[in-house]
Amino acid sequence: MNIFISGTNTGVGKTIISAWLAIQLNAFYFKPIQTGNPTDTEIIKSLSDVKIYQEIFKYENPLSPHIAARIENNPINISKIISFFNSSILSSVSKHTIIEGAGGLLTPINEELFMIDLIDKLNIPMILVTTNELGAINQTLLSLEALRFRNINILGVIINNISNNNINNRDSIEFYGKINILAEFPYLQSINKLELEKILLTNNTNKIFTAYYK
Ligand SMILES: Nc1ncnc2c1ncn2[C@@H]1O[C@H](COP(=O)(O)OP(=O)(O)OP(=O)(O)O)[C@@H](O)[C@H]1O
Ligand SMILES: C[C@H](N)[C@H](N)CCCCCC(=O)O
Ligand SMILES: [Mg+2]
Repeated sequence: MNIFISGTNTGVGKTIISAWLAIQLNAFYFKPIQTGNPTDTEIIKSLSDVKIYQEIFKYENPLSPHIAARIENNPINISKIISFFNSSILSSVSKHTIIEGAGGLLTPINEELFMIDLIDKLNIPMILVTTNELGAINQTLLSLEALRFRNINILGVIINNISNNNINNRDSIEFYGKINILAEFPYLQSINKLELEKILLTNNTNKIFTAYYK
């Protein structure tokens, strides 16, 4: 099963959640578009032994992909990602691949396309990562609207307690978003392979994969 991990914003924990899912599912990891250093791929390598596909577009500038591509004179051609996906990932024997986006859904890729269009063209289901921060209810509901407008298959939302605060957005996101909360991921004092291995997949997350194999 190939799953796209996107988020309500940059810095919400897409990479940490991707590392966790890849470890628990023994999945491959793929970050097609990377800006800035350290790269998410390097972070995944430091947190796990999962197999990794090389980025297709990688930029030094820690900026929006459309700007980093312009500055570094390497425009993003989405068909390069799609053909790599179809030739390598779709035909791979691996059970699962976790594909992480850059930034949020309407983060621009070039003058025509956004990150959400990459999900649409890859035609794979996605998981939306949000947080337990003030403001995340609005960001999550807006992201869900954008995804539903394009009929993208949303497997559910993972709420990442990135700030270790006592705000809990679960009930509001579930009620107003009419969406499956797959997991509430805890704040981690230290982030390493052992800590990620200890956090087992929730029933709601497991259900996705058992349903897939029916
Ligand atoms: N559950 C958590 N507990 C503690 N720290 C966290 C947690 N989730 C994420 N972080 C920290 O928050 C920061 C952002 O996380 P991460 O890099 O996963 O975000 P991202 O959405 O992948 O960002 P980008 O858009 O750059 O890919 C990192 O420093 C990460 O270690
Ligand atoms: C540099 C950062 N860590 C991410 N790789 C890219 C975030 C781009 C966000 C663009 C935007 O939507 O404002
Ligand atoms: Mg990331």
